[in-house]
Amino acid sequence: MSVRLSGVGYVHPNGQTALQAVDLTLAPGEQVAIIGPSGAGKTTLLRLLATSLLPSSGELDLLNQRPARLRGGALRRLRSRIGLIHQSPPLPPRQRVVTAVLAGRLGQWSLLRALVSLCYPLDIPGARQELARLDLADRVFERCDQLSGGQQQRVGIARTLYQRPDLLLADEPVSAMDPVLADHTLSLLGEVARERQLPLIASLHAVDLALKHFPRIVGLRAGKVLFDKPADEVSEQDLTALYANSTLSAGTPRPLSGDPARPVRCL
Ligand SMILES: Nc1ncnc2c1ncn2[C@@H]1O[C@H](COP(=O)(O)OP(=O)(O)OP(=O)(O)O)[C@@H](O)[C@H]1O
Repeated sequence: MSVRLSGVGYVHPNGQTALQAVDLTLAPGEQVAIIGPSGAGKTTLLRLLATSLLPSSGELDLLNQRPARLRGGALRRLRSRIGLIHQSPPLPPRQRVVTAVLAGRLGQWSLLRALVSLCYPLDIPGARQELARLDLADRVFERCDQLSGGQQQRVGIARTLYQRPDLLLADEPVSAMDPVLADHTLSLLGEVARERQLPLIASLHAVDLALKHFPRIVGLRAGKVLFDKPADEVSEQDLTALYANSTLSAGTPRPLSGDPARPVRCL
């Protein structure tokens, strides 16, 4: 299995419980969307999968390794095989787009090669190829702070694809994009994951995009898995239960209209 969480819990240092007894298994090439209300634990789950956090309880196996047992170089090698697409990619403002994309492989290069690449981009064609897939081939030498939020998000995606990870994670990867670009970008991520047989796990607030682009949907609420099922079996009842909000006075709008028990289909 590429990813296996068994009874995983996480408590933040301030005592806030973010995840409780989460079980999740992904085979190579499997694509899963994580959906759920604000504060459900989606980002915390992705940070555990990216090994920037370690579980407070339970067991987490990634790419046949257990991060909690790794230290130093072994942990760095595992991290270099995991690609995380951030909602707001950490791009140094004055850095050129080409350098930002090539930084995707810094963890795999020798220190000397990494330092040289920061000053003199060593693989401009490689960076241009990933940017072209995201319709940004003409921005290779622009500064990151001269791009829009959606363009910066696509540079972050190009960087993660250039990294050539064995596990692809994405935290709200299209939140700053217009609907057409968001649709195109999620199609691209799905294609890349299929071509390279990568497991892909993405958190999304846009339920319609999740249902359209991902064959499997995990609904997370208050740190627990409420459902884990094929996209074409997710019903409006599932979504209403997932997003129910007792504190909003206007009541909870149903995310999509129609028969509550009927599976929700996206065209
Ligand atoms: N650094 C932190 N320190 C303490 N508590 C945190 C921290 N980050 C998140 N939390 C808490 O953990 C819980 C899960 O947060 P998380 O960010 O994982 O949710 P989310 O589903 O990604 O939310 P959103 O959709 O709003 O981004 C929340 O209760 C949140 O307040």
